[in-house]
Amino acid sequence: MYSSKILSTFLPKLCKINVGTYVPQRNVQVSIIGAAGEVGANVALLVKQNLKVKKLQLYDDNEKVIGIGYELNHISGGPPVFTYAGDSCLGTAIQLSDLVVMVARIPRKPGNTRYQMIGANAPGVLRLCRAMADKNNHALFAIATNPVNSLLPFATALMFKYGCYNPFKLFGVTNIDSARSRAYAASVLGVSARDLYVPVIGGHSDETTVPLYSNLTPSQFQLDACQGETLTRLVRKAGTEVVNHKDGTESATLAVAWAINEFIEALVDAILGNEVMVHCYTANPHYGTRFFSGPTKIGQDGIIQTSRDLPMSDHENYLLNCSIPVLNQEVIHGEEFVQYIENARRK
Ligand SMILES: NC(=O)c1ccc[n+]([C@@H]2O[C@H](COP(=O)([O-])OP(=O)(O)OC[C@H]3O[C@@H](n4cnc5c(N)ncnc54)[C@H](O)[C@@H]3O)[C@@H](O)[C@H]2O)c1
Ligand SMILES: O=C(O)C[C@H](O)C(=O)O
Repeated sequence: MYSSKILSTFLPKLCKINVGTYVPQRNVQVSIIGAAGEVGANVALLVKQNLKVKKLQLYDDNEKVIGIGYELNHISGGPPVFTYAGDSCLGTAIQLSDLVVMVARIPRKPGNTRYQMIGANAPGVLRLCRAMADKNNHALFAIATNPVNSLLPFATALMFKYGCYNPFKLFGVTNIDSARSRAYAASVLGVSARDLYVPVIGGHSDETTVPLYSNLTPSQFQLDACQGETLTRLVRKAGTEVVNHKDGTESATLAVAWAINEFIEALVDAILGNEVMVHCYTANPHYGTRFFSGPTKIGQDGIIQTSRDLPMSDHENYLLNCSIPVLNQEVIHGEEFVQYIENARRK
């Protein structure tokens, strides 16, 4: 292994390569479950371009995933892609991974809330939790499948039951709310969203997502209270608006894939030994509910610190207070769904 100093001294003379970011690293392996779907395939395309990932494993029940992997391997560079289709391959698709991301199952249709999707989507999460318990209980495990607010508690209860629950390594993927909050603020302020930071807390649904526009940074960018309230309404409704605009064909897939990839990039950096901050929904008792989303500090072994004591305006505090009972109900629904599924299977 060459040090970056040696490489940067010699390599530029030999060929035009920027080696400034060369980091000797362990082999990070990422698995995406549901990779033949609209979200999964787009996430896979982005992760294929992540030079820090050394192996990308794609799983889907649908054999279309084989073709997706075959095509992705035509992209120069990035991790080699391995594909797995069908139930019997699920264990192999995850067993040596450092990070497993669940984006499978059914997107909602116009008129549905995310909450209503639990019956359709919980069985897939259950199958993956069982596989994680059997084959890989050391990986960071992220669930993007909706309803995130209930499926993370559902997965927690299952992993606890299987004797392998690690609260530091289980995440709900909510980074799209952060991406949308930044994008809306940027369009009002006429700046790039990449230059803005807005903490977003609560859960992932029209009633529980609470962007804290009063904390917008850098501080030279300010929104007045009215702008903050308007953008908050837009952020909360954004997923539903995409579902409606796409006329029942699919829910958000592109910006969502971008946001999920931003989350994956952060977790890969964490796996490589860095401390990162990223928005996600995790076990967090600091706001009166067992699970809560917010900016979260993550390191190699998972969560270092969840969000707490974030300053907020009176209106944001009001929205948060309204969201807590809803979130608590969705958490309980997810936890109780374990029993419901088991009873249904026994019949
Ligand atoms: N958290 C978020 O920010 C966010 C954003 C958008 C979508 N989603 C969720 O992602 C999920 C997928 O959405 P989509 O638009 O990609 O749907 P899609 O219908 O395009 O794809 C779903 C894929 O899942 C596969 N699948 C179904 N059950 C499976 C299982 N048990 N194991 C593996 N694969 C399975 C299907 O074969 C299909 O390829 C939905 O639950 C949706 O609500 C989450
Ligand atoms: O809205 C959905 O159903 C998908 C996703 O949760 C989103 O916010 O776009």
